[in-house]
Amino acid sequence: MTKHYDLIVIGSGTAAMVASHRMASAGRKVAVTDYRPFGGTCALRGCDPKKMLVTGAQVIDDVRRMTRRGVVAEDAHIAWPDLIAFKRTFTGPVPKKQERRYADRGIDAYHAQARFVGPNAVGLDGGERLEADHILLATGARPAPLGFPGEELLITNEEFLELEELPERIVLVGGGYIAAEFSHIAARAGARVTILQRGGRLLAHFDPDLVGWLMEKFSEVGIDVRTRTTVEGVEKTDRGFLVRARADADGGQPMTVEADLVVHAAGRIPDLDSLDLQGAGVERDGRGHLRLNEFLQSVSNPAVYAAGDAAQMGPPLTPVSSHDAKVVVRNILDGNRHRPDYRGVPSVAFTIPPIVGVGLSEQEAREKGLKFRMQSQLVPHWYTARRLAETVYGFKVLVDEETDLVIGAHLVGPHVDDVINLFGLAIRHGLTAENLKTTMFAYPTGASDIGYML
Ligand SMILES: Cc1cc2nc3c(=O)[nH]c(=O)nc-3n(C[C@H](O)[C@H](O)[C@H](O)COP(=O)(O)OP(=O)(O)OC[C@H]3O[C@@H](n4cnc5c(N)ncnc54)[C@H](O)[C@@H]3O)c2cc1C
Ligand SMILES: NC(=O)c1ccc[n+]([C@@H]2O[C@H](COP(=O)([O-])OP(=O)(O)OC[C@H]3O[C@@H](n4cnc5c(N)ncnc54)[C@H](O)[C@@H]3O)[C@@H](O)[C@H]2O)c1
Repeated sequence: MTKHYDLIVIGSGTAAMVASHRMASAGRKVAVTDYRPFGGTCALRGCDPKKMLVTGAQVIDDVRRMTRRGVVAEDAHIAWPDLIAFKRTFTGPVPKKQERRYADRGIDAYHAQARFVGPNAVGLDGGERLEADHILLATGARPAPLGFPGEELLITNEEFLELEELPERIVLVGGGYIAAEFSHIAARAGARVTILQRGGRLLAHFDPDLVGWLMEKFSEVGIDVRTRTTVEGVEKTDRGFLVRARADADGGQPMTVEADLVVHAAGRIPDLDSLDLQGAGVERDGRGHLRLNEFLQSVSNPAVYAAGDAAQMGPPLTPVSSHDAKVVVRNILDGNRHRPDYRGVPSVAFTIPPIVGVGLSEQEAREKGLKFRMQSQLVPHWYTARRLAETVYGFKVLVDEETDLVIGAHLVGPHVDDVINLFGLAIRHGLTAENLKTTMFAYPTGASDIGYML
């Protein structure tokens, strides 16, 4: 028997949860399905568990900086299994809690993989068939295929965050968010970490000058960073793994690194291949991304919308998944009238200390031909850094010359993962540099430095 819904949501991550609850609150009949435990990437395999591990790594860093400055904690170290157990105190209960919340709201929740069996219909791998007026693709992203021999030997973020023991030698393939964050955790937990990054620098999404300043922290904890180095294969050996790469910096010389564990940190792509989109008339572009209109709706099947990492209309970050889901629900309920607004989405890489950015980069502002003033400085001598004995603290802030609007902010150092939200607020809601300068921020906090950055 086919069940009929107003909305079927495929996935149970942030986008799915927000959309399904909002639709149910509007009195609509909703089904949600996921073949993995309910909760999605952020809560179970990404942001939240990762940051719980960062908590442990941060303590080790605090101890290191404060040793001989009044703190004696000679044997401070990470007991990895206990840190993972701590992480599970959060992640463990998530699926059941979500299941209960779906039941409380009258949302039918299925544990199954979905694929299209018609323009408005999905089949579940248990054999059930569901139909709906609308179907939301909230399937998230998956690690990009790497196309080199031995790629199946790599573990992903999901397995890294579940490791019962942390091996001694770890290679991270790629040099973006995941490599930066996992390397800072693993190095402080005692592993010897190598990052093999194809690009010319780490953290391509962040300001190059600030990334340059942050590199001091990578070397301080012994992370071996090799840029312009492309991994071309991984082999199993009797002592672990042999990672084969080509180092452009050395004229394309082949090189090898031995490891006990090799981790995929080389990008993620929308998770769409198993959905049989073609049969439902849902078109994709040459990159394999969904072809969506400005309302997050499929251009070729009006019953289908997408949100979050599956849509990749905005940056693949949790707040964007939530925002997209709200936009989609409003479009379904009111008719297509709402467009996503990605102004002022802050982004953080949770290294220690963190690096952040929001709004335009210096390069983007120049390419747009904007007239702007820019303040940029490395300021470890400022009080915020000194009281923490932190040697990396810096900023780059861009302000439009004519309007005095803040157009971009990039920070590295302690507390910047919170401070960046104030710059996000300014950018999203059109606050001027003068507005920020004349705000009274509690002192001494990270935010109380903002006035000096403008
Ligand atoms: C290691 C890591 C750390 C991250 N840290 C941060 C961070 O600190 N801050 C931040 O903002 N963002 C972070 N992100 C990104 C963030 O996690 C994602 O942007 C966000 O979780 C995407 O949410 P979503 O709802 O779009 O998809 P997801 O949460 O990925 O949910 C998609 C779900 O769909 C399911 N699914 C897929 N196909 C099917 C199918 N055919 N049938 C049924 N179910 C299906 C999947 O099993 C999955 O559970 C991180 C990502 C990773 C990988
Ligand atoms: N704090 C956060 O917000 C956070 C944290 C983790 C992940 N994420 C999300 O997850 C996504 C995926 O993260 P990621 O770190 O995997 O990707 P990324 O896009 O940040 O970086 C991937 C890097 O891997 C490199 N690469 C690709 N193939 C390679 C190869 N064969 N050899 C060497 N280098 C190679 C690329 O040059 C690129 O710089 C991010 O785009 C981000 O949106 C966010």
